[in-house]
Amino acid sequence: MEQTLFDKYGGFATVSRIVSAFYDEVLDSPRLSPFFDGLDMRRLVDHQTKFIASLMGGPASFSNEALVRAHSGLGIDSESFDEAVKILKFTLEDFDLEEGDISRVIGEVLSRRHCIVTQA
Ligand code: HEM
Repeated sequence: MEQTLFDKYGGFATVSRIVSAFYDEVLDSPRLSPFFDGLDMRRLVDHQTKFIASLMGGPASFSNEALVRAHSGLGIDSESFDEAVKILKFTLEDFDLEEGDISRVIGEVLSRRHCIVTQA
């Protein structure tokens, strides 16, 4: 059986480090950080870790419905989404994922744009 990206890059230990680094950058972004004011970031990192792990073929599941539920009412526009995706891509590069593997993960995220963006 083909090895999943999740196993290839070290499982939850790596994914949770990736997600922490991702949020550090998100909170440094003037465009994105206001959305996260007053949120319990530990819970968010936990959920986001499950989400990224599931995209990488790991033993976690995260439905599109849950993504829609989390983002509905936030009024996220395309620029904010694109900025978050860019930050995620840089973060994956920092963690030395191979280029083809980064493209796969980013492709999975891009295919869920409609779950997250609710404003033109
Ligand atoms: C790269 C695209 C994105 C992905 C993959 C993503 C993924 C997620 C996930 C998995 C959660 C946790 C859901 C849950 O708690 O059940 C979440 C929550 C959240 N996301 Fe995103 N997100 C993205 C883009 C954005 C953007 C662009 C913003 C704002 C500018 C944003 C704002 C939030 C907020 C505020 C929450 C917390 C909602 C709450 O707990 O009330 N997300 N996101």
